[in-house]
Amino acid sequence: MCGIVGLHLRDPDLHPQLGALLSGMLTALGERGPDAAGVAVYGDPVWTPPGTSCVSVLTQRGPDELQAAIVAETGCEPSVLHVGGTTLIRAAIDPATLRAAVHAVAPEALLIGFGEDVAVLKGIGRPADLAAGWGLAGAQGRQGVGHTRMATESAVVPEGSHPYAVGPDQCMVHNGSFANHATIRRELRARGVEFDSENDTEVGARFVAQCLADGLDVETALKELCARFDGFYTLLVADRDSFAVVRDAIACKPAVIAETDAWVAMGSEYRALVGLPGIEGARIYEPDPERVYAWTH
Ligand SMILES: NC(=O)CC[C@H](N)C(=O)O
Repeated sequence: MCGIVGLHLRDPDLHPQLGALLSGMLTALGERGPDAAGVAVYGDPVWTPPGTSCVSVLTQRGPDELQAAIVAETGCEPSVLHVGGTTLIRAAIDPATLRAAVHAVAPEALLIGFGEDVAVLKGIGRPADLAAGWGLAGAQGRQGVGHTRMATESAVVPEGSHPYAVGPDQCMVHNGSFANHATIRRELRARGVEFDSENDTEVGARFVAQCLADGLDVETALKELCARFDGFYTLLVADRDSFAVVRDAIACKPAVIAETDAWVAMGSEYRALVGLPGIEGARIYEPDPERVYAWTH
């Protein structure tokens, strides 16, 4: 199983409702993924204030210790916020520099996302409990992606939770299992790519991040993924500007897309979408196999 949800808002009037809508979508698919859950929220003014970068981490360290260490490392004063079990470190420096500083001062911390615009929150446990702990229903923003996990390819540990957000402002969630992820992991390792987990989805996310870093657009990157990866997958991939869905050639993992003038939404099952405003007038369809569906702001 595993459940995927995503909501890309076209109508800015809906931005204040993003978290409430995403929370409803995520919890609707709670029993598809009772092991763990995670979200990537783009554009929340509290979690990712404009003019700052944000690094999302799982760490035992307290905010004062992190704050002091990052000031010493960068000379720049960060603001550190605990959101459920995730720590968000925000500072007015570029995302790569902030990410490197966090890694330098807390090398044991698990970095689960970074960018100018995205907060990534993840944990293990029941999705509804995790969403409540994050206060997800109060979040705002332009788009959000969520995942409820039933583990297939790696243990139920925090680093096995989705989304995998391994490139700037990027994230990937996955329902299915990649059959040849060990082979592609070896190829990426030979190119110097490092991994945080044994999870198959992380390999897909790092593959796409490499393609984007090489200059491909998200559509071409996902076509490359379809050409290289064997197995079963429905994937939802987002970055600052885009929101994209793709399924494998057999398309046995469920997926439903709904679109109105106000939003584009995707869920593993229709019941994740049923509470969205205007769903009764939406264009609703199942994505075709190996066709990349992408939307931009
Ligand atoms: N049930 C699933 O779709 C699992 C997704 C992925 N293979 C994981 O283990 O995290």
